[in-house]
Amino acid sequence: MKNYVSASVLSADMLELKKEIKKLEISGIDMLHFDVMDGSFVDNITFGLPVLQQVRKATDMKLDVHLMINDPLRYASAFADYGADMISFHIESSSDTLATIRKIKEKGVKASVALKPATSAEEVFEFLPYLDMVLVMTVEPGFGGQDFLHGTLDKISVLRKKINELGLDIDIEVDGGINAETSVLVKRAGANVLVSGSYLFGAADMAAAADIIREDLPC
Ligand SMILES: O=C(CO)[C@H](O)[C@H](O)COP(=O)(O)O
Repeated sequence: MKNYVSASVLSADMLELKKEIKKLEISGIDMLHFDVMDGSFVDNITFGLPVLQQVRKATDMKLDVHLMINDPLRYASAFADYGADMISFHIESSSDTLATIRKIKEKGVKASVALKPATSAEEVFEFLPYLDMVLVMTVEPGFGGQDFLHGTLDKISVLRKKINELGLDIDIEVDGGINAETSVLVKRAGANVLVSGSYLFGAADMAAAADIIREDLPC
């Protein structure tokens, strides 16, 4: 499968967001990862619909929205209308999972279910035929700059094996603590969409850093 890099704007300079987005574009970043946190599902509050609307106006990049909110079913249509190309929501949220997937897909947007580190791969199996992507959190959701949780690697392998067994074409996205070292581990386990915040935005050469985490593993 082709690998993609999705840059988490949680690590961007928000007062210079337009410039930061241009930097992502010229660095060849594949997608912009937009982390929405409601201060209830996770212990942090970030940004929401009005910011997404402005970001949509500023770029043609794919917008990869990650909803860390209690009731994604209530807001999924709005995030689609405001410009999301794909929406991930948490299976641990209070919304009905299948109804939320349907709500996203009826808007013509790619649907993805996200799993916290403690949630097993098996929880998402019944939904795989309806999904475009599964997001495996490789840190506890809520904050950028955390250390990668190695215990999540088995979950990625189990998921990729199941997706292959079912003959489905589903991306596995990973989010949290992705850098030059951990990107190798997650790709080996079966992930192909790599979210990175602090590593990419902290790099002296963002394009080179993105190439490192995107590159195919040697056969
Ligand atoms: O969703 C997130 C936290 O909930 C962030 O996207 C994620 O942590 C990426 O940041 P970093 O690469 O700095 O770990």
